[in-house]
Amino acid sequence: MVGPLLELRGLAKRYGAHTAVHPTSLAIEKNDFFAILGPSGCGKTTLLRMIGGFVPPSEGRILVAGADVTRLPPERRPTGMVFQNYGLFPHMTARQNIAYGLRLRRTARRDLDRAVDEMLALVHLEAFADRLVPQLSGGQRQRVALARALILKPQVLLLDEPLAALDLKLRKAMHRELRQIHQAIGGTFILVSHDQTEVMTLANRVAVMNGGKVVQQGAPRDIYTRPADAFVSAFVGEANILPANRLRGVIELAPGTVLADPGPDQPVNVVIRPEQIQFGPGAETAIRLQARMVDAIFLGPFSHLRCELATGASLLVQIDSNDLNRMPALGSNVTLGWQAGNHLVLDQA
Ligand SMILES: Nc1ncnc2c1ncn2[C@@H]1O[C@H](COP(=O)(O)OP(=O)(O)OP(=O)(O)O)[C@@H](O)[C@H]1O
Repeated sequence: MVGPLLELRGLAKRYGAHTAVHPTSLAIEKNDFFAILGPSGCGKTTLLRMIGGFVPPSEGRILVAGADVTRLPPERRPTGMVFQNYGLFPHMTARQNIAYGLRLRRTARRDLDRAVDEMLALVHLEAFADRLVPQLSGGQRQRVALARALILKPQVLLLDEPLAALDLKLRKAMHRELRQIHQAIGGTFILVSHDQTEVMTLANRVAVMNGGKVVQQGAPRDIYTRPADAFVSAFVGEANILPANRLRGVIELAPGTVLADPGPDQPVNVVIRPEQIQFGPGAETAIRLQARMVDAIFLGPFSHLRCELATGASLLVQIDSNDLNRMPALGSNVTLGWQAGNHLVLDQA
C-alpha cells in the first residue's frame, strides 16, 4: 500500500457556534501506536469519535487505506473502538462479551470458540472467561473490552482514555500489557489521553491538541525536547516558563542575567526544564540566576525545589532525592544555572 493507513483531510466538528475540532489533517501510518494528547475539552474525544463513525463531521474527509469512509456507519468501518466506560453487556460473561461481534457476523461455532480462546489468552483472562461482568475488577473489564474490539481484527483500533478509571498501579501494568499486545498483533492503534506519561510510554507518534487544534505532532521525544510553544512545553513534562522581552538580540531574564538570542524585538517565553537546572553556589554554568529557595517537594527518586527570583518569578528545580538533606534551609539564597543551549526561546505570539 502506498500512503498512510489513515488520513484525515480537513476534518472538523462544530456544535452551533462552538467549534469542537477545527479543520484537522493528519496522516497515521500502518502499525503506528498514535496518541492524541490534550487537556480536558480540547476536542480529542470528538476527533476520535469522528474517526470511529460515532460523530458526523461538519466538514472534511476520513480515508482508510485510500478508501473514503466518511459517510459509513461505525459497523461498516474497518475501525474498532474501546470506550472509556468499557460499554460491556453486564448480563453476559467475559466470553460472551468477547464473542458478541463475531456472533453478529454469524461466524461458525468452531471458528468462534477458537478466536475467543485466542483473545482470552492474549489478555490473560482464561481463568475469568465465565464470570459475569459485575464479577470482574476494573482492570479485567478493561481487558474484556479490549478483547471484544480486537477479535474483529479492525485495521484501526481506537482507544478513548481506556485506562482512565483504573488506579495508578493497575494503569502502569496495563501500559505494559497494551505495549505487548500491540507488539504481538501489530495493527494501528489510536489512543486518546490527557496523561502525558501514558502517551510517552505507549505511543511512537503523538499529536498534541489545544483548543480544538493539533498544535504539534511528532515522536514523543521530539515533542519533549522541541516543544512548538509554551502550552506544549508545560503540558508535555514539567517546564519553567519565564516571560521576557527580546531587545536588540538580548533577553534580560533577571537583573544581571542576560541571554544572547538573535531575533526581532518582541515578547518571548524562555523555557527551561527542571532537570536542566543546576543547583548550588558552585554552579559553573553559562547562565546564572540568584534565587531564594521557598519549598522542597519530595517526589520519590527525585525531588522538586521551588525557588523564587527577585522578579517574583518562580522556578522548579529537579534534584536527586539523595541530595535532599544536603540542601540549604528554606528561605536561603541560592544560585541556579544552566548551560547555554539547554533553554528554548519561544515567541509569545
Ligand atoms: N454533543 C455535543 N454538543 C455540544 N458540545 C459538545 C458536544 N460534545 C462535545 N462538545 C464540546 O466540544 C468540546 C470538545 O469536547 P471533547 O469531548 O472532544 O473534549 P476532550 O478533549 O475529549 O475532553 P475530555 O477529556 O474532558 O473528554 C468541548 O468544549 C465540549 O463541551
